[in-house]
Amino acid sequence: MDSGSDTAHDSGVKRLRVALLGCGSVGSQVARLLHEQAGDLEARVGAPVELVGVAVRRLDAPREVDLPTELLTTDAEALVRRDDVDLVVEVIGGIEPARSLILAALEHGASVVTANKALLAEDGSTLFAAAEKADRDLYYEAAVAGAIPIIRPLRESLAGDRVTRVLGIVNGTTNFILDKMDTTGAGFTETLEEAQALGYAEADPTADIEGFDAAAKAAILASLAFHTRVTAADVHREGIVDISASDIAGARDMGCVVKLLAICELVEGDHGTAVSARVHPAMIPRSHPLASVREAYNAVFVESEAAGQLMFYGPGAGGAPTASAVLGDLVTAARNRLSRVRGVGESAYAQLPVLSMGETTTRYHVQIDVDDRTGVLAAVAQVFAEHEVSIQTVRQEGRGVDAQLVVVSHRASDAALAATVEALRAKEYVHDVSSVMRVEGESDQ
Ligand SMILES: NC(=O)c1ccc[n+]([C@@H]2O[C@H](COP(=O)([O-])OP(=O)(O)OC[C@H]3O[C@@H](n4cnc5c(N)ncnc54)[C@H](O)[C@@H]3O)[C@@H](O)[C@H]2O)c1
Ligand SMILES: N[C@@H](CCO)C(=O)O
Ligand code: NA
Repeated sequence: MDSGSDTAHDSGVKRLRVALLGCGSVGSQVARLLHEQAGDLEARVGAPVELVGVAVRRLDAPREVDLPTELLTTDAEALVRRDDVDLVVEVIGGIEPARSLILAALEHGASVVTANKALLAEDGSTLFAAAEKADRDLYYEAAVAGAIPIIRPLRESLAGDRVTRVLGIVNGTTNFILDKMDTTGAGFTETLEEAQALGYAEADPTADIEGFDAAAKAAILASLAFHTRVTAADVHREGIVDISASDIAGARDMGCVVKLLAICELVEGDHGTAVSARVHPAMIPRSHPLASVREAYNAVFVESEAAGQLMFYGPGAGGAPTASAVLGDLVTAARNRLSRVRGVGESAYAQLPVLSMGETTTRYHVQIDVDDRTGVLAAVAQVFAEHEVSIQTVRQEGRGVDAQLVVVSHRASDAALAATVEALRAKEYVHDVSSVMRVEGESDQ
């Protein structure tokens, strides 16, 4: 291994040396692209970009890419501390050892590119502070919505605008499941099994179907969009495990589709500006641009004061698409090293409070099974009124001895709606509140 003096640590920079941490789905594609596109990368960066080491867990593990054995090491700690490493790509995932490795890389003068949404959403501030102190870049386009450029547009292209809302379909696995449930009428469990058989959902799909993956991405998007600090713990999270075929059918009757949305909003209230960040299933009208996002695709819909509505769409996962985003960051970080500059760091100056879910307002679609007798509709309406939840529409379907009421509310707080549902459940004329779903993406909010 050549460890000559012509690295970016020295004055006469001639090449950029990359250490890759992790060689799984994403890492193997990063290694492949670095090799296959070496000529173009050199032309675009202005110097060769060379892979000088790859940290793996097992030297003899089967890999999607052929790598010279002398590049492989199981000692990631030693690799990030090497003096001849200018850029470190972290695609191991998880909190530790990824965090310690990124911090060590920055301390030793490397710029870092990571795809690690879980780490950024849990402890991004520690990483950004370390990057600031080391005067190095920390880039993470791959962490949200894979190949789709969304981090850079929020951080740079929209830096002069005021973003007010970000609505994202940022988890491919859950979008695939909900889309299949919508098109086939099947239930959640059988659709999850199909997603697993096709390789979309992991053997342990918890992070996807319980909304943890989307919540980490929501934290990152809200922080960037509103120039504040939002962590995964600040994000209200509900997954899709309780979504039934009847919820999907109810949405269809309303001209809507159910999506797992990451919703980040700037909220103007009596006490000033705050942020709402949440992940939950919601109905959106079939006419909304996000409704047309099918299968495992992702999309992020951004609303800002001057630009209006923007939509970013594409593959949100997969080794090669995610590696594309990593390489884009790598090229920028490499150019910055050559020019001896640093890109934009964390922008969290606004320091906005994050609203609790109870304080968040939206519209609701509520299905209530009731006795089919005189006065019940009026009594149900009264319960909504007592909790200051205003009804926009109500539809009744007789079903023999009982009836189903479908109520759509105007915007109300989550706390008021929860209290309404609790009160309804206690009424002797209510058999069941069979579905409660939030409604998003309509102009009458
Ligand atoms: N796969 C995707 O579609 C996708 C999309 C966006 C972001 N990401 C993110 O990219 C990162 C990597 O994801 P992946 O899908 O490639 O995961 P993966 O499990 O396929 O790869 C991770 C690799 O890291 C290796 N590893 C674990 N600990 C290590 C250590 N201490 N030293 C060296 N290697 C170690 C594992 O053996 C594995 O090969 C994660 O942060 C993930 O959230 C993945
Ligand atoms: N499991 C994630 C991968 C991308 O982060 C998804 O399904 O979208
Ligand atoms: Na992205």
